[in-house]
Amino acid sequence: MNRPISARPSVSIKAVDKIWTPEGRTPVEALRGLEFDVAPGEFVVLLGPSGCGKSTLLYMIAGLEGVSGGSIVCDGLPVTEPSAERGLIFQEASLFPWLTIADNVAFGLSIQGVLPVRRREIAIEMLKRVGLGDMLDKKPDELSGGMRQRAACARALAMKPKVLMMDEPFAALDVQTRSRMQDFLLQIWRDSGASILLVTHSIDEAIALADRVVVFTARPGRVKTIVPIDLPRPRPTRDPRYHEYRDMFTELLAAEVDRAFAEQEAA
Ligand SMILES: Nc1ncnc2c1ncn2[C@@H]1O[C@H](COP(=O)(O)OP(=O)(O)OP(=O)(O)O)[C@@H](O)[C@H]1O
Repeated sequence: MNRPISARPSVSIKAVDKIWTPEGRTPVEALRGLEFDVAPGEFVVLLGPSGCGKSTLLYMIAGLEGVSGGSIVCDGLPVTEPSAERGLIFQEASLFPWLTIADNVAFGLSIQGVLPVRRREIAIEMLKRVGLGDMLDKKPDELSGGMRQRAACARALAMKPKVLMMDEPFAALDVQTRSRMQDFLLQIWRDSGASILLVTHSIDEAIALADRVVVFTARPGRVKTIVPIDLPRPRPTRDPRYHEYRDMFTELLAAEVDRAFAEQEAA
């Protein structure tokens, strides 16, 4: 069910351009005039052909990269630097291999100045929430890929982010684990009340998770269309409307992938 849209967006992307200018190489126009809002507590999925600037957008919302034009406003404030209120999770869980899972989760809290005893308490609470309560003192390489990704979620959630960004978080997982992780993510999304922006290449994942799907054009990425998913959760995969969404996204993406290939060939 879609949530009510409140007055102030959680994330507001206003006419955002991004040109990468790598030293000694031709500049790359990654995004052009990108514009959309994310409501508080909304689950937005970003779908688009490879290289259209989806990851670039997440880095900029996270404050790890600046915009070349336009602005990104989170909770009324322009993004100028990273903040604990905006968490970013990558495809491979970026945990410190030498720390236990509990210490990995507690690490970010130490930067926030939380006292050691409280850090441990929060880490235990978060790891229990993601079903890793009996793995506290394991090192990352003792965990499966899905468990590591859940630990990365616990670490991000411990910071109580208002916005959680996920860059193809389940792409490296097998189909069954991926489906479980999607259920798990919907559960922590509901519990945390955070807004989520998730990048995926999977149309089924987009339909399974999103309140709205933002479809990007081929590079330079612009908003091609925004599609609200008007189906109950869990999404009824046998419902004819599910298949209508599927066909629509397949067509939208195919058109952009064709365009990207045609431009590459012409270049
Ligand atoms: N650090 C960087 N320096 C220079 N160019 C970059 C950098 N990061 C990304 N780019 C370029 O910007 C464009 C957009 O890349 P980005 O990774 O954001 O796309 P994407 O939509 O996430 O792609 P994919 O779906 O394949 O992960 C690409 O042409 C890429 O080569």
